[in-house]
Amino acid sequence: MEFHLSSSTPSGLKDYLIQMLKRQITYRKLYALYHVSFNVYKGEVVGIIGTNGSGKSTILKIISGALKPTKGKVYVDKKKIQLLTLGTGFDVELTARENVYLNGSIIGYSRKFLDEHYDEIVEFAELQDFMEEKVKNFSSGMVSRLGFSIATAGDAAEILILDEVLSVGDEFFKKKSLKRVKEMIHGGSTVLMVSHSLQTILDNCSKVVWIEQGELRMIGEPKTVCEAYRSSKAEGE
Ligand SMILES: Nc1ncnc2c1ncn2[C@@H]1O[C@H](COP(=O)(O)OP(=O)(O)OP(=O)(O)O)[C@@H](O)[C@H]1O
Repeated sequence: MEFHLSSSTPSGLKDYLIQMLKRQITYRKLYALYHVSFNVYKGEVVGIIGTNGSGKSTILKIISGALKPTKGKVYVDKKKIQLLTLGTGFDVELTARENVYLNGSIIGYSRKFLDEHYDEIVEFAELQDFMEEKVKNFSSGMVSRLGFSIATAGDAAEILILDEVLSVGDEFFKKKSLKRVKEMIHGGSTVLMVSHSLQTILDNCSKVVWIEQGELRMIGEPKTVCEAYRSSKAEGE
């Protein structure tokens, strides 16, 4: 997966357009993923680990179809996928109620589904008294609680993709959300999850993929891969 990063720093959209028309914008290539290949079998719970910027979210986005790879192929039935990621698709100028519908429709829920699950979403997020407030007045914890609650409404799909959804809100909400995710994970879905918590990976996964700087470092049994990852970090690699 190749990204093109702009090397110039325009002061705004107008400046950007002027620089673009004058062909003053230069780009550098960034290989976010390079020659990464692995299989996920039905019923497996696969954890993806790696340091910040190693390419974990990019893999999940490619698999779920949110990003098209510049090279390579993903063989998956996209209709069966549910991608759970937090914080995308919120408009802070809208109320929490409006964001349930906005964010929900971006995730792929129908209006009917959201009408039917609205109360349950609000109740789980414990935001009953705040739904007519603009989201810009919410704390970050409140935003992620709402995001988590929307993302996990309804039944889990056959293929579940979780991007760091296990560290949401305060201690109490964390416990509650972990319980819900565990039910989803162990309810028979095939799961791909990214987490920085090795304990969460060890507790839940049957296989682990370690990505470092866009390349596949190791794949295999959780304990072996997590230990290798830990010791590489301890050695200050
Ligand atoms: N849309 C994009 N445009 C340009 N570069 C991107 C884009 N998305 C990701 N990148 C870059 O690709 C690399 C991998 O990013 P990615 O978000 O996949 O990492 P990650 O392993 O999920 O990181 P983290 O643990 O911090 O969440 C990073 O260098 C990032 O800056």
